[in-house]
Amino acid sequence: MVLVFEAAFVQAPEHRPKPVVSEVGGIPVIDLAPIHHLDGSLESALPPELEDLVTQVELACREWGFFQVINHGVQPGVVERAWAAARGFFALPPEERSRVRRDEANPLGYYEAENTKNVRDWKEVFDMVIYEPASIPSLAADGKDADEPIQLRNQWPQSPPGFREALEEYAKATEVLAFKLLELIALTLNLPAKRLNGFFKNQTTFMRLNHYPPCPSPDLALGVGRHKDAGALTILAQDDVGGLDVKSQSDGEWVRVKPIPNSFIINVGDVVQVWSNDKYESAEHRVSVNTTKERFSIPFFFNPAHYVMVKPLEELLDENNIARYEEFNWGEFFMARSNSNFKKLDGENIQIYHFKKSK
Ligand SMILES: O=C(O)CCC(=O)C(=O)O
Ligand SMILES: [Fe+2]
Repeated sequence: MVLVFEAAFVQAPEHRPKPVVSEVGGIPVIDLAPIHHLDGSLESALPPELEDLVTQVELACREWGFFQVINHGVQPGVVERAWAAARGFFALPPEERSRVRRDEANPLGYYEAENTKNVRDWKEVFDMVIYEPASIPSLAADGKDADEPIQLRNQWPQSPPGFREALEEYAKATEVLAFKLLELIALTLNLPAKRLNGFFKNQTTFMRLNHYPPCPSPDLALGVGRHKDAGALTILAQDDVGGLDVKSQSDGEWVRVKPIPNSFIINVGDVVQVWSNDKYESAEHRVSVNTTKERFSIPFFFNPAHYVMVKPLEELLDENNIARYEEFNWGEFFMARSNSNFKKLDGENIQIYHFKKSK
């Protein structure tokens, strides 16, 4: 057993999960079929079914920051092969997984000791970038000054067979969906469909395999502690066990996201929150675990290039909607977040509200 329960996993009393979390009236389910009538390009005059889709996405982003999608165009076989790769990898003997373990120099590969907000998560992960090498700023020892970017490469295990191929195939198919969702989001902001695409040239997108083993104390620990995703969009596949809880923006209650076969869960991250100048909020979420069933999930974190300066989009601003954030560099923000997950820090880790302008 790789994870052994100890004090480091125990959440503060106010953050521990309650035994039952509501699934009713949960996040919206959106049928993406209209997108595929359009040869991949979403341009000015929208057919009515697409108008309707844009309205649904806008509402979901405003009310939840989260939604599920069906008819998303990623073939079931591609997703199946990714699940098989994930199951096969986490079934390897611990010594084999450790051969591709992440360290200070390379944040990619296997890791079983991640913290979220300085409390350990009950999970193991495997991280990979979808474009290699990924160029990311390096942090100086004090965690502040970025100098020349470093070039990150994936660490591939020797087994299970076909692991790399399955994940690369999944990444490719999911990236197509990511761009479609990005174009939809642009349309919901009354912008040209491709307005945001340029930020994703030299993207720092990465994909993660999450494995949550059964946990002896699911009342005290979490698979992932409460957090917001830092990037633009997340596309998440979850298996049929369930455990993802989203904080409702209307009443602050935690709501469990019901597993739906052949669907993905989409959420807007901090970058979209800033671009939209708070029209959309990056919702807090967490993962609850249980005593009997292991759970797997695969998030795809769609992230801009490291050099992108993130700030509210000019076209959305006027005297009634003034910029609420100072601009910040995506790569530095991302690395600061990622480092705080790798190692327990003394202080609070960086969040977008640190860039909020004072009123
Ligand atoms: O496993 C899940 O359902 C969500 C994981 C998550 O929120 C994350 O890895 O950022
Ligand atoms: Fe997340």
